[in-house]
Amino acid sequence: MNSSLLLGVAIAIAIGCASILLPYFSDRNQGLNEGCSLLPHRHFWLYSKRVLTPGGIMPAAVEINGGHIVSIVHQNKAPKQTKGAHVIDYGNAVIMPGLVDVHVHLNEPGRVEWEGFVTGTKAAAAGGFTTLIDMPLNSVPTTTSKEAFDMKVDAAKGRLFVDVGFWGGLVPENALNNTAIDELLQAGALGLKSFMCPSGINDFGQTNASHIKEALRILAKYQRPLLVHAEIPQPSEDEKTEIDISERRMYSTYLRTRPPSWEEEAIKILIAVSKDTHFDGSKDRAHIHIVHLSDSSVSLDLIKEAKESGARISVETCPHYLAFSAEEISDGDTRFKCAPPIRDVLNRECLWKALKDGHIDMLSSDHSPSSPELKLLEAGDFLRAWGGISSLQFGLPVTWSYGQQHGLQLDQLSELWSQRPAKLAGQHKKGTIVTGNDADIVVWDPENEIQIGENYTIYHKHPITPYAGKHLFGSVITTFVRGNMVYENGSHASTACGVPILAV
Ligand SMILES: NC(=O)N[C@H]1NC(=O)NC1=O
Ligand SMILES: [Zn+2]
Ligand SMILES: [Zn+2]
Repeated sequence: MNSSLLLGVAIAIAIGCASILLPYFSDRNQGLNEGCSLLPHRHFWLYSKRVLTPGGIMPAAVEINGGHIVSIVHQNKAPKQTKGAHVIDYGNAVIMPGLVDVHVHLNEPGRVEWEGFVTGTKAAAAGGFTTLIDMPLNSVPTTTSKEAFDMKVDAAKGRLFVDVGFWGGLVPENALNNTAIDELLQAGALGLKSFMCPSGINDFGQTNASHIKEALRILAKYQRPLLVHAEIPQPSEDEKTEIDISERRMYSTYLRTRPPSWEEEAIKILIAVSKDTHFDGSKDRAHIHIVHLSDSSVSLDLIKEAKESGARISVETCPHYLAFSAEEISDGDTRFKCAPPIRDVLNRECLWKALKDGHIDMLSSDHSPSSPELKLLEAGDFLRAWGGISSLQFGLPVTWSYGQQHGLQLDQLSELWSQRPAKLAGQHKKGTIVTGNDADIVVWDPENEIQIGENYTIYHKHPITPYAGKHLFGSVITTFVRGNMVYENGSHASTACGVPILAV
């Protein structure tokens, strides 16, 4: 045989071998960026006895291909491993839609010493969150213009372990400038966020009813929501007197300075302005979303009444208002300082009731950490410490553990953490396990006991949190974002392949 014939035969054999072996490797890595996933497959099945679908919890196999859910098969046994499709049998663990947190402060660019895209999204992945929506403050600059928005999106690229969308900021400087608001929304902001009280950040001023009303008309045009920190300071005796440090250390002092009337007043105004917010004769009104409701008394009654009379209003509350009560907060323990404040135990129980009865639409973390020094832990000064609770990673075990004591079912929990928040953020391919959706999934063990910071690593930038040492139920085993296994049992994927989510 001459050498060219030999070469021909060798090539033919090589092609033959490749075509035999190709089906075996065809689900490996194709279309996946190296490092994005701890699992080297693009086509695979997840099986468990407890898969949470819109039809209920059932034994099922979820088929994932190219980042999407391509089929859900109700069956009592795991599918057989084949050459073409890898199978992971999770036994009795729960397979649920990944959680969507519409209220996080990742603080990048500008305040990465408080948190950041890498640390925040790694914590999210470890906590079963597959999508976060970042607040327009406390980054520098605040996200109140198209330029600042573009800077934030640029800063996020290549640094996200889960998908992240962004709210734009509504402040007095842009509220009456329709062009500026249009530009911010066209740049991809999923909606806007505003404060009706001082925000604690100098370049993020508070808005009044006129600012909000004007912005709502533009938001109605885009059909995107306005999220509002609903507290308006009310006159009080405290303003007139100097409060000394021994009193500033008392939690009761802080609670007195921020009574429920602050929430009530803001909510009354929001309900009033929500009435006439159609854009140029269109039939759709603007949507107002009240963030982090704490007061479960008059404020909640106002929201219920407004909803009953057809107002387009939704409301969230946060794990810290459901897990803690004022009675248990020690003087000086500023880890618990947040705004609005954590109120008494009766208030907490009414929040649980409202949540179960469907009057509160969703949960969010309001993860708002700062650098440790700003919490003034040594002085324990409640009036001067940074207000914000660090909690992103713990949302699932906290709300599940306390939720169980209040009769909350798994499907309700998932609606509150995934389905409804995804809808608020306009993410129709996320939040439920249905064919065609993004394969954003958390696999977790609701019965496993954990202790925050002990047998449970905290991935936030700083470990300071009022949950430190808490015994809870529920540990995340695996988190998938668009089919990428981004977290498994204490390990993260090596490359950050989450993407910025922009409104289109
Ligand atoms: N600026 C900021 O993050 N503030 C948040 N912290 C808090 O406790 N409530 C808030 O609105
Ligand atoms: Zn707020
Ligand atoms: Zn917040």
